[in-house]
This record gives sequence, structure tokens and C-alpha cells, in this order.
Amino acid sequence: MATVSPTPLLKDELDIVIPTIRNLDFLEMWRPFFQPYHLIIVQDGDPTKTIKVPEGFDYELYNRNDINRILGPKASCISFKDSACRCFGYMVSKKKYIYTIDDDCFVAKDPSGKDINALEQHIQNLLSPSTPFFFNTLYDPYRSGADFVRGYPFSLREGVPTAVSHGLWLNIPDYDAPTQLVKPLERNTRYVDAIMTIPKGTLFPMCGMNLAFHRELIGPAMYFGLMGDGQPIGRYDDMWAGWCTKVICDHLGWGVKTGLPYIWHSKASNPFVNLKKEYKGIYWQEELIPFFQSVALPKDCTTVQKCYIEISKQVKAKLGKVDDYFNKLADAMVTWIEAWDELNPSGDISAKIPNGASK
Ligand SMILES: O=c1ccn([C@@H]2O[C@H](COP(=O)(O)OP(=O)(O)O[C@H]3O[C@@H](CO)[C@H](O)[C@H]3O)[C@@H](O)[C@H]2O)c(=O)[nH]1
Ligand SMILES: [Mn+2]
Repeated sequence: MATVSPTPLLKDELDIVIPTIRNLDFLEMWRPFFQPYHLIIVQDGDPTKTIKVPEGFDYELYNRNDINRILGPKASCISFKDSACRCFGYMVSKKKYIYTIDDDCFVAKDPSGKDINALEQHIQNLLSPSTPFFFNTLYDPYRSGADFVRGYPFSLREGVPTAVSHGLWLNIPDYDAPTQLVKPLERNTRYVDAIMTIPKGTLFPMCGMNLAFHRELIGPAMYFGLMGDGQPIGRYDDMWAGWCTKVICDHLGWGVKTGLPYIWHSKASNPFVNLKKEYKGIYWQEELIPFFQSVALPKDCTTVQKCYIEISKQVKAKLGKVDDYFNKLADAMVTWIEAWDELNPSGDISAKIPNGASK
């Protein structure tokens, strides 16, 4: 009897978004895991350059000319010459879930030496509930071989919908430029076999290198900001999206998980170039974090779009005085939502999905 390989989980409900300025040979290593899925490739930089995609992958590719053609003047909210451009892929996707990965991230091995199917683990993370209201000390209670520990309230054991699955990296860790400069040889060799829900009320530094999310739930919040060409800051694209996303997930009662799966991050970007991109962010974030910690979303913000527009208003009111950049960013946040709604007229799905029971 021929064994039929099981249909890959969410095969027709998930897009893989890859921002790139390089060729995509890295896909060869991911072929066993990625081939059944549709890829959305966002080609950054020179649109006249041809990006080679290995044979056998089902993909759509967008360069800057395509972004300008599709969005018209609203293309101004999509960064150029920065990996932040990847959020255009989230917007044009029609799928329920997104996985985004950098083109210098490869398949890692677990301690037993087995190749890690990062996509499959992210899908499991997204399809199982989160526990943001009470911390389970044995980590993810929904994994086989684990459960809620004694003292965990039974009224909270149903958990809430998971909006984000944040994966980690072996080899080159996602350090900021100052840390990269003082520890150029540091490599992450520590495989921690854990998945945790980030507690409600706690922000975290979201890295876009190995990230999956429930697009129909939280997609409109995954705007990667104004970075790169013509902007005073870079490498805070995913951070901005993560802070907005976490505040909105906390408000709507959804969960954010971090931990497994690991990928193998192969290329350390230049710390001196990174320092030039990051330095304003390094001191601005000392004001940004208290801002996000203080964001209060009104009860009538019942959809992600409404939450996001409210945050953009507070960005303009409270961060505009930090630097005029935040006035522009606040406007770009509104443009992003307008563009999102234009390309996704089915309205805000999140309004139809029950919010988690926030205690
Ligand atoms: O101008 C650019 C530069 C790069 N890309 C593509 O984006 C990813 C990441 O590029 P790279 O691996 O060179 O940079 P990292 O420093 O490792 O990136 C991580 O740091 C953050 C940057 O904001 C982010 O969390 C990670 O991406 C690759 O796929 C490049 O091809 C680009 O599109 N445009
Ligand atoms: Mn990289």
C-alpha cells in the first residue's frame, strides 16, 4: 500500500513572504518544507535586477515598480532599501497566515541532529492557544508531554487565540550594532527547547527574521514602518511592528508566543552599517517603550484597524515632539491601513473572531 504523505498543514492557507536583494538559492535547503507553499517575494532595491528563483516553487514576485503600480501614491508608506519592504507581501497576500523569513536563514538542526521544520512548528504554535493572563511555569502547556501545573486556574486553561509565533536563531543572533561590535565572534549555540506566551502587559523585541502570524487576526498591525532610503532610521522595522502588535493583542485578548522554532542565521550584517541605521533608534527607544507601555486603547476599539488608527493618533500627539519623523510615521500608519483596506475589502476579519477572554 503506497504511503500517502500527509498534506502539509495549512498548505493553501499560508503564504511565505521573503524580502530580498539577493538570489534565492537558500530555498534549496528549505525545499522539503517550503515547496508545497506559495511564496510572495518582495524584491527590494533596483527593480531592473533579475532575482533568480529556484525551479519548482510556486511564487509571485513584486519589485518597487510593482509596489508603485499597485499602491499608487500610497506606496510612500512602503520602505525602500530596507527589509521593512516585506510588509507589502503581507498586504497583497490573500491567505489566513503568513510566515516571513530572511534569505540568509537556513534549516537548523535540533540537539538530536534532526533538521528543524521551522514552518511546521510555527503552524503548530499558531494553531494552539496562548496563555497571556497567567504564566505557566512548565512553558507551553499544549505541547505533548507538558500541561498546566498545579495552581494554574482552570478558568484560564482554554487559553486565547494565538496571533504571533516568534521564532529564534542559532549561529548569528539578532544583536544590535553596539553588541555586535563588542562581541563580533559571539554565536548562539544554545538550543532552548521551550515555547512561551509573552505575558499580557509585557512588550518584547520582535525580530522579523523567523516570524509567523495569523494574518486575518493581526495582519493590519504588522506594518514595518518607514525605514531605509530617505529615512533617519533602520533596523527598527520589526521592532515597531512588534510593539504595535503586542499592545493590540493585549487589548483584544490574543496571544504572542516566542521560542521554538530555531533557524540557522548564517550572515552577520555589517555592524558599522547597522550602527548608522540604528543609532537614533537606540536613544529614541528609551522614549518609545514608555510610550507603548502607556498606550490606552478605548473599549470601542474593537478591530485591529481601529486600534491601529488610535495608536497612530497617539504617536502623533506624544512622539511628534521627540522628532518630526514620528509625525511622518503616524501619517504613514494611516496610509498603510487605507492601503490594506483597499487591497483587502472583505473588511476586518478580526471583528468576526471572538477576542480572548481577558481577565
Ligand atoms: O536593503 C535591504 C537589505 C536587506 N534586505 C533583505 O532583508 C533580509 C535581511 O537582510 P540581512 O540578513 O542582510 O540583514 P539582518 O541584519 O540580518 O536583518 C535582520 O535585522 C532586521 C533588519 O531590520 C530584521 O529583523 C532582519 O531582517 C534579507 O532577506 C535581505 O535580502 C532587503 O530586502 N533590503
Ligand atoms: Mn541576516
